[in-house]
Amino acid sequence: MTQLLRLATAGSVDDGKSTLIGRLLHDSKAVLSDQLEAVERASRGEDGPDLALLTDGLRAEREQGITIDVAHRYFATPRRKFIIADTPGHIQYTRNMVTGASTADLALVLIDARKGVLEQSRRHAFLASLLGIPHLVLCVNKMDLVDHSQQRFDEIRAEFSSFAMKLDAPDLTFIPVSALRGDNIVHRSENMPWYEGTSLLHHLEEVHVASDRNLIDVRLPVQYVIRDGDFRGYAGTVAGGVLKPGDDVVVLPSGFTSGIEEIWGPGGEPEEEAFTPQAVTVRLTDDLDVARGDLICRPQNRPHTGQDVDALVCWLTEQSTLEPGARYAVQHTTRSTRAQVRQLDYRLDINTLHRDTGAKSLSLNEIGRIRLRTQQPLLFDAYRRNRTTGSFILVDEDTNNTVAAGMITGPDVAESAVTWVSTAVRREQRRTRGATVWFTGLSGSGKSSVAVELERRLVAAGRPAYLLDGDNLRHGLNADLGFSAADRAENVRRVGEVARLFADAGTVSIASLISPYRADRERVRQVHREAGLTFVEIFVDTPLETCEARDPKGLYARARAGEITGFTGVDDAYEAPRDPDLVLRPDMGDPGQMAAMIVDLLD
Ligand SMILES: Nc1ncnc2c1ncn2[C@@H]1O[C@H](COP(=O)(O)OS(=O)(=O)O)[C@@H](OP(=O)(O)O)[C@H]1O
Ligand SMILES: Nc1ncnc2c1ncn2[C@@H]1O[C@H](COP(=O)(O)OP(=O)(O)O)[C@@H](O)[C@H]1O
Repeated sequence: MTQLLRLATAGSVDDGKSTLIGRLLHDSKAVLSDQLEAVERASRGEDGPDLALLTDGLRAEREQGITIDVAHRYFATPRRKFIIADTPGHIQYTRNMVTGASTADLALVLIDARKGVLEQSRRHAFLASLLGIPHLVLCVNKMDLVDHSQQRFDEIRAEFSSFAMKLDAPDLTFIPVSALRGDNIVHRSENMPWYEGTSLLHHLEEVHVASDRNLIDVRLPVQYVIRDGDFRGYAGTVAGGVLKPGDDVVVLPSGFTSGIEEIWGPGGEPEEEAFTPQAVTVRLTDDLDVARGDLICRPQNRPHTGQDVDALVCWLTEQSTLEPGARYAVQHTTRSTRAQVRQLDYRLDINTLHRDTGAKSLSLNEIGRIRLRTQQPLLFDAYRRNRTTGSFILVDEDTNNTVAAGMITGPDVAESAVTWVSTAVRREQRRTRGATVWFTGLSGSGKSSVAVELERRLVAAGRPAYLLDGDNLRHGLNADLGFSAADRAENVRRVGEVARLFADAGTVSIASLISPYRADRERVRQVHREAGLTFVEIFVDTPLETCEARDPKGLYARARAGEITGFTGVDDAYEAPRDPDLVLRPDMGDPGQMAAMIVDLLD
């Protein structure tokens, strides 16, 4: 099945955005269609529901009286279909990006290689992160005008990366390009042999977006109730999770439980399962009173229900400003109600990320955090968790114009008595899965060499990884420890705890310690098991003779000479693992090959 990638582009005319898009379309010989209907026809049965969702979304916006200055273009390569939301770089960028890019999988930001990182580049990246767009590609354009200089590219990358650290930065990729000349757009450029990455198109075709979808929390906001004789079906677009016939469900807000009897796809065909963002109709096993605006979910996994929400809003109109006390109609999923802005907590300066807590109002393009009280309870998730059930729009009831787009940060804690614990980030909400890879073996066995290679490879593949090297940690965290049995046990315990935290945070922690005692290592494994985290023990089984012959630090010689006592393998024990996940022996290859085996193991 060809997957659809929605991408949003941002940049000003001068950055060469139109040239870039033109080049992408032209060089890829992509099938281009300006008419949505044509694409819909072409993709029926594949990504039909996706496109239906998109058109629905646009229609809703139009009905709300928003004129979106966003051009949508559709193209396809044999590997993927693409929808580009081209948001212009002029003054209404914020509004356009918020309305045009909120469903994007990937945002493309252009930087002119001569000008470097401008305020605008930062603004766009910030908006992309605010909108929860999971992938960000920085195209450093006009490389031909800076002599294809690697140094210039590296400078820009370093500057941007340090800014991006302040963001909830999505997956960042930098590509040096010349849109005008076609360098690195569709084909790898021969003018920049130093660049080891892929071309822009190749990246767009390959970037992994399926796992960005929330397949955990089942959310089906009911859009229509279909009645036909005895038949009663509930139609809507799946906003999260996977639904299957036979699943227990609960309908909110009534709280009645039932089961899924049948699921139909958009063309009336029965479905074995449905997931976001498919448009489906479901029939329940019981005859319940379900209405538009209700939500179907699993009994054990419900959204927040409440009238008080905290949200970041972007103000979208010149006609008025947002002020505390004002009342609006709020549209949230398939539900409409009224709401009052109770408080403006701060206005966010999107250039500096400074929060102005003294702000009294928000005007066009401004973003701020508000507290909202709704007349009817909303059934919502935080936007970070679910971009559908976590967003809403505010409509001015006099003009019927959309005045704000909102992203829910969570329930208003002060008002709703819901504690933070319940909204705290759970592991499955993080973009990456962590794990711990634990190397054990004699000094000089090759632990660090393989660990360094492993870290390099994982990071290059876009997987967060961090090397916890015994030697290095003994300079800081464990500077107070020596090599007695008790100190080694404490050394291993501390590093084990740190590794667990990194793994919990979504990083692959790579621990490289002699860790000579079995019981100490087992405790670390246990700590991971209790936390539900993957723990992989790698035994670097290099014979003592080989380690001693290598003796990179001259420590074996000193131990033999009696200058060091209690040296592992000489006069202190090394207890080999009984059941390691992988054993590495010197004849199995160089550190790079060994690291590759571990990558396979992790996959
Ligand atoms: N007595 C004694 N025994 C073993 N190793 C010694 C000793 N004294 C110093 N060193 C150096 O310390 C490094 C081992 O540190 P670790 O933190 O990995 O050791 S342990 O797991 O706590 O035993 C080890 O580094 P590697 O060669 O990288 O393993 C040695 O360089
Ligand atoms: N797979 C391997 N094949 C051959 N030599 C290796 C291999 N792995 C490591 N070495 C060499 O062994 C020495 C010690 O490796 P190092 O990674 O520092 O070990 P440790 O971390 O276990 O103390 C280094 O000089 C390194 O070049």
